[in-house]
Amino acid sequence: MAQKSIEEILNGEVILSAEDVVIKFNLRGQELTAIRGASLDLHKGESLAIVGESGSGKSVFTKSFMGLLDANGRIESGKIMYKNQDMARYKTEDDWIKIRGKEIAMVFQDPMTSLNPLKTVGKQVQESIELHQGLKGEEARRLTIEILNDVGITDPERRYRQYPHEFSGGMRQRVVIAIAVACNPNILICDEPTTALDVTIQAQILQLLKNLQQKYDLTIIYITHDLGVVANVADRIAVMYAGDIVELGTAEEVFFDPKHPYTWALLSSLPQLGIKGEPLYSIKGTPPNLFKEIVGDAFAPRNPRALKIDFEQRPPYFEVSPTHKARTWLLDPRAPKVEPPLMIQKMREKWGALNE
Ligand SMILES: Nc1ncnc2c1ncn2[C@@H]1O[C@H](COP(=O)(O)OP(=O)(O)OP(=O)(O)O)[C@@H](O)[C@H]1O
Repeated sequence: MAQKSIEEILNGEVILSAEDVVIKFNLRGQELTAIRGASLDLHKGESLAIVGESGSGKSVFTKSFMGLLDANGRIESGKIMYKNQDMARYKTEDDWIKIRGKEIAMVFQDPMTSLNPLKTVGKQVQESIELHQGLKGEEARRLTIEILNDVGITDPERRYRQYPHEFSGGMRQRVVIAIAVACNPNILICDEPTTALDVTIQAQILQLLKNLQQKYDLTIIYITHDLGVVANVADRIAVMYAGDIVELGTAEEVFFDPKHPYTWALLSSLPQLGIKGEPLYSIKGTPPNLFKEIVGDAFAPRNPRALKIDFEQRPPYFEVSPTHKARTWLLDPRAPKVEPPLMIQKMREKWGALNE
């Protein structure tokens, strides 16, 4: 299958659509709003990265696509449309059983928490095939070996009979990916899939996911706090801050023409782009208290370029291009012209030099 261009993907089918999703948690009698009206259209066949600092809501938002919110959490309002059904209205485990794994699967950061230490690796992949693809016995075993091979596990016949502790960290993550793929899902959510791995292995796992996406016709969501990790694999990037998507665009747009001051800050703190000998840029201040109502642009108190209105009214989305939008008053035609930091202006040169 020939690889589709980003234009073709964005003109194609929307496979999942989240609209104005609000998610709250009850914590010791108090209410915390983790997701504050986030919207996202996921296009079939794309790789979308959701980036943002710890606590910005990346995991909570995507877990709500699978009914995996903790028991003290709930979707307060909004829609999550998948195959003409609003999953935000699902109430019972029976509803979610039809979705989880089969339609939407997830790969977590630490493979050991997803694997059963007492069962052979082959058995765990095979169970997934038997449950979701209805195959049995020798047929299921054959497909297991094929999938183990597809995820880059050499000598799969022998490895089939081994236990998770006999695998390295990177190989275990391949097994977890094999289990997810064995369910034959449409959407694969990868939550920091490479954070626990060293840099070379990280790159291999990302390349593997890219290859599997083609072969298994997957739509992939990558969740990461590190923009640098997904630069080469994501078609689009959604930047999350304090429970909302503040900027969304193609990877090229977000890297080379970012508009939200939070995106500028995230990009400026990329270690790859630091200047030798100078301390790495770090975003000053702390994210807002989610127990309190947020007025205006949630990033304003940490934004040295904030305008008065940023403290008063939540910005709407301003369209930068048909594929690029950002929630910042800086894009309002009445706003004074504010240039991004010099580092951001020089991003293209710097990134080019790095990838030469
Ligand atoms: N069960 C829960 N009870 C209360 N608050 C929660 C619960 N789960 C998540 N939260 C809060 O929701 C917010 C968003 O958390 P989330 O895990 O989605 O962030 P994240 O961007 O994925 O961060 P990380 O990269 O650290 O996982 C955080 O403030 C978090 O403390």
